[in-house]
Parts: sequence; C-alpha cells; structure tokens
Amino acid sequence: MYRDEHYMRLALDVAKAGIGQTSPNPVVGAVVVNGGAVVGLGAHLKAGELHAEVHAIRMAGEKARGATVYVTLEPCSHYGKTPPCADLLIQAGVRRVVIATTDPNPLVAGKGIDKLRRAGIEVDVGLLKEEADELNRVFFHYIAAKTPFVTLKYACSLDGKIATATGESKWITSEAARQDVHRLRAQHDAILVGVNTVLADNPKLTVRIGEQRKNPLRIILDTNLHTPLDAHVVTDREAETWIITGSGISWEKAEAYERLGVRIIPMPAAHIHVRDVLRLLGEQRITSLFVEGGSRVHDSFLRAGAVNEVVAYIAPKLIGGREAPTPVGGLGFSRLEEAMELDIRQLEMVGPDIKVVAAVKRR
Ligand SMILES: Nc1c(/N=C/[C@H](O)[C@H](O)[C@H](O)COP(=O)(O)O)[nH]c(=O)[nH]c1=O
Ligand SMILES: Nc1c(N[C@@H]2O[C@H](COP(=O)(O)O)[C@@H](O)[C@H]2O)[nH]c(=O)[nH]c1=O
Ligand SMILES: [Zn+2]
Repeated sequence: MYRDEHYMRLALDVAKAGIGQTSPNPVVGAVVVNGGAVVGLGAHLKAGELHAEVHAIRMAGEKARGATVYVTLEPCSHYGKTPPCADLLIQAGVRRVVIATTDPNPLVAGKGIDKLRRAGIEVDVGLLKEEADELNRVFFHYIAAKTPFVTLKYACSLDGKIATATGESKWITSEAARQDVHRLRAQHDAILVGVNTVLADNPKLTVRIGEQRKNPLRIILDTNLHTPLDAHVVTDREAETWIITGSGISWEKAEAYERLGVRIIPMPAAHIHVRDVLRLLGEQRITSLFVEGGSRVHDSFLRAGAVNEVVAYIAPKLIGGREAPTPVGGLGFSRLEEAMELDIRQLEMVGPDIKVVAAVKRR
C-alpha cells in the first residue's frame, strides 16, 4: 500500500515507546506488513523482556508467513535473556526484512543479517539509518566506548546567569521547564552534581513527576568529602547515592556516610579526573549520565571532552551582575578555536522558557 519508508517511520515511532525504559538495551520497533496491510507491530519496552520482533510476529500470527518486516535495529542472533529474533523470523516464514541500522553489539553485528540471508530471506539494510542511529545514540555510544553517554543540563537567564550575584537561584525557569527536567532525569541511569551544588541547593536529585518510578543513581563529585551529613542526598534514602572523592579522605569520615547507606568511592588520585569517573561508571554498567552542574563540574566535563549532548533551559529574564555565575565556570577554553562546537538538534518552547538540545560535534 505504501513505500518502505512509510513503514520504517512507523517502526521508528513504535520504538520510541521504550525510550528511557530499556537501559542497558537499545530501543527497537518492528512492523509486520502483509498484502498492503499492517498485521503486527511491537516495541522493546524493558531489558530482559521480549524483543520488538517477538511482539510484532506474535501479533501477526499466521499473517507473518510471506510478510515483510520493518525493524529499526538488526534482529539479534544470540541467546541473551530471550531467544534470537533472526531464528524467530525464519520460523515465522517471513519473505523480506528491511533493517534501518546494524547492531554494533559484537554479539550481533551482522550475524543476524547473515542468518536471515542464509535462510533465503530478502534483506535490505540502511533505510532511515540516520534516524535509527540518532534514536539509539546512548546505546551505540555505550557499546563503543563502554562509558556512559553524558548529557549536560543547565538552566539560565537570557543573559546566561544560573544564579544572582548573591547566590539566589530559585527559580530561574518555570515549573513546566522543571517538569521537563524531571522527565529527562527519569530517562537516565544516573544523575551527577558537584559538591558546590549540594552545598548551594541541597538538591534531592530525584524524579518527582507522575507515578513514582525507580530514581536514578545519584553521584556527587566531592574531592574532600565536604557533603553535609544532613544533606537530602545523604539522608532521604529516596535513591542510591555514591560520593566520589579524591584519594586523601579519612577512613573514619567515610565510615560516617557508609553507615547512612551512602557509598564512598575514593579515586586513586588526589584530584578527581573525569575520564576515570566515566570509566568507573561504565564498568558499573551506567549507560547514561545526566550532569546537572554546577558550573565547575560542567567546565571539567567539557574540557575533558566527556560531554555528548547539552540541554539548556533559557528563561526570559535578565539577571546581570559581573559576579553572577554562568553555566560553565572554571578555566573554560582560552582560545575560541578550542571552544566546544555543537549541532543544535532541537529548539522549542517549554512554557515561557526556551529549550535547546545540542549534540557535541565529534572532533
Ligand atoms: N535553579 C534552577 C535549577 N537548579 C538546579 C539545581 O542545580 C539543582 O539541580 C536543583 O536545585 C535540583 O533540585 P531538586 O533535585 O529538584 O531537589 N534548575 C532548573 O531547571 N531551573 C532553575 O531555575
Ligand atoms: N532490544 C532488542 C535487541 N537488542 C539487542 O540484544 C541485546 C540484548 O539482548 P537480551 O539480553 O536478550 O535482551 C542488546 O544488547 C542488543 O544488542 N535486539 C533485537 O533484535 N530486538 C530488540 O528489541
Ligand atoms: Zn532480538
């Protein structure tokens, strides 16, 4: 009835149902078409649960025989928590499989396609590849780098201030923008802030919208363990909290936090190096990290080349003040040619505020 692109766009839309739910797995959508009619569709909704193709083929039932299947990621060919999708497609007797992008997971990478072709199924690869890769940028980054995909978030006034010169910051952006931030937090495995933000804002760093979900892990960068013992992130037990410190902290002091259920992780060096933090988080299977400030942490992540995406909420306010802090403090880049280059991916209004989503250009 329609061209291939129409059905692949449908599969990409169906895949989006799993966004923020499938970590450490990718989001995947599948659509089964037979005789010009959509006879089945499915999305992967949670790691360890059924894959998109399984849902779609089950819905199609007997109509899968001789059908064309549109899937946003190469069907898996390994026994993970679920049987291989490639085998299922072969058993179901589909005639053709259209794949948007291959799966970089070494367990799969091309094997699914080979298996399908060896079984005599017509396979086309690459339709809407860009959209499919963008949809799984977090998963693809983590598979390649084994470190979390890092999104840096800040809120500021139109003149780029994150607080007044006297330290006032509640609130710069609207309730709508803050709700949007909570939705973004919910999509991440972990949220990270520096100790100065804990001292200034005493943030909870939890997701407080709609029905309660599992809160992301909270990570505090705190070289000398200055986080107050009565801070929300230490006492509220609403989410797991790790405090990453330098090597020079006292064991007794760390004990006081551990007794409250907070995990203290001293890094090998006196200072905290961002690359070491990311490697450690990657080893702990953290695939996505939401960095919410403050300005010194943002600076250290940017200068370490550790940021993949930036989300900025800009309020229609002017705060001014030479001393008023800005989103990226610290040393910054001294030469314009070193300045971080971005691709603006989204520009929208959230309530009265401007929301900008930008991808960091790979150097
Ligand atoms: N000051 C503003 C923000 N301030 C963000 C702070 O750095 C800190 O993340 C918040 O205080 C988080 O608090 P909690 O986790 O919700 O308890 N963030 C925003 O989006 N808009 C603002 O106006
Ligand atoms: N979610 C998904 C795929 N995910 C692929 O399978 C791996 C997870 O396998 P498992 O542990 O069995 O869930 C994941 O790392 C990725 O390579 N593949 C697909 O054919 N369809 C799906 O819907
Ligand atoms: Zn699969």
